Amino acid sequence: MAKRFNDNEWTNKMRIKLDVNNMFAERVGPEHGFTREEITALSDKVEEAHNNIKQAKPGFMDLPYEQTEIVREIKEFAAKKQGEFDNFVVLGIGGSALGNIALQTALNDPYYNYRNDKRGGCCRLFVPDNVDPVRFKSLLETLDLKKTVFNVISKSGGTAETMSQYLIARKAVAEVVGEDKVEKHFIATTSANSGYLIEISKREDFKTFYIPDNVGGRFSVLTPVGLVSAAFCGIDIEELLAGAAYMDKLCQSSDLWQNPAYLNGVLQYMSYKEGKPLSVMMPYAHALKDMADWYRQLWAESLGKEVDREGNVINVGPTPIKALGATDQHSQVQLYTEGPFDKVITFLEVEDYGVEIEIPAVYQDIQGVSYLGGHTLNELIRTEKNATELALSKRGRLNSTIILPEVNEFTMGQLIYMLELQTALVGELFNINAFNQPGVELGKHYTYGVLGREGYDDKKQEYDERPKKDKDLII
Ligand SMILES: O=P(O)(O)OC[C@H]1O[C@](O)(CO)[C@@H](O)[C@@H]1O
Repeated sequence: MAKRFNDNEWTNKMRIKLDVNNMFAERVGPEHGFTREEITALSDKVEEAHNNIKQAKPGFMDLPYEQTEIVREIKEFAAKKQGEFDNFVVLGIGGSALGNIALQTALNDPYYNYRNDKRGGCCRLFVPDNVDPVRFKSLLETLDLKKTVFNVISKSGGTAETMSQYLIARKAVAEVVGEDKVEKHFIATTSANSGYLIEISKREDFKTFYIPDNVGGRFSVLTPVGLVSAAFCGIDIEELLAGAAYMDKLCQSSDLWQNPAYLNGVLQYMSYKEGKPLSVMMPYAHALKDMADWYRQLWAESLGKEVDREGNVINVGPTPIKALGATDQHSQVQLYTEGPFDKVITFLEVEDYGVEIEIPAVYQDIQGVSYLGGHTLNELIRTEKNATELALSKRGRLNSTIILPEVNEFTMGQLIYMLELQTALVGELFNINAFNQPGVELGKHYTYGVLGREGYDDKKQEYDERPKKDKDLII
């Protein structure tokens, strides 16, 4: 059967779009918005950034094209396991978890039965993404471990949270299925060349998938990190990658006016430079709620940096904030509309939700309620988004919208790729390394020191000698 992404008409219909009208001075006022000329003035910088990106070619840019073999392997593996398992658990954290969750919420949420019926995946997905003891214990006690497969995901192969989850899960599984069958219940997804997880997976004879060395955790959702769980849950991983490839095609130009990832990136960069360090992502679709969470890591770890490429201390980085429409209209929008002019908002909008619900027309004599009758929830959420956008713009608040024709694998692939490329571009504009995360290390090292990992004794000492808590300051 021909894949939908091979159908040009469908593909064009499913193109995601970027609306930047409300970033312009004429909409939000000259003190806050930008003119075309001001934006165009960054063209040379963007051209240079574009050339740098092309030259460095970060690993995520190859993913839409270079995974034919791996996709085949994942699909075959998932098909072979069909019927064997009911539950698929991802053991991982950060970039090894958030993409799985985002895809799941978007494409496979248990709420969306009407949609899942059409997908044929065998498993429900669970991603604890933490080491909270209550949640993890509940998970292991709730699931039928005989019908559960775990994907242990760690690029570095040694993250304390992930390895602890694995050690606990392995013990629990062994107790239920017996030592000799443990191997069937675990998959490892890690770097082929380094870390302890690869060593363990060889020793245990686990099925193993690899994360390319040049793809960092937060850019890895379109590697086996996200693809294996997706395939087990019935998500069409080829269409995800086709969506990413399509967006790559849309982002070939170095002209920022022709390239959605660059245009959005430039506007985010300019907003930051103009005193708006807070960057809110606000989807108006529950399905995209966890995309904002995934994006938060992508944006924060990539762009929050102490030094530029020359080693100058610049302490740069926009702070990403997640919100959800319409829910957060009743929690955050007061602040966004009247608080400090320190934010730029990216809305995610969905044109076709796939279902429509009419609001019943009752209580005709109570006008304050009866006006809703005959409208749909779809109209309501769309109107709320437009109204919030208008209210923000009227108050001089910068905002743009990424429009998804519908939430499906193809549009999700586009969105993921666009945001990744946008991140790479903004990293270039800040002249920083967007692909490392040195700032996360110190806290980890104290933990290692305290828990007795070899080589971190000095960190234990530093931890033990930390300033004592002043009791007067605990009230
Ligand atoms: O996949 P790993 O190596 O276990 O890392 C998990 C996460 O930890 C970090 O290294 C630091 O938080 C993230 O960049 C990464 O996504």
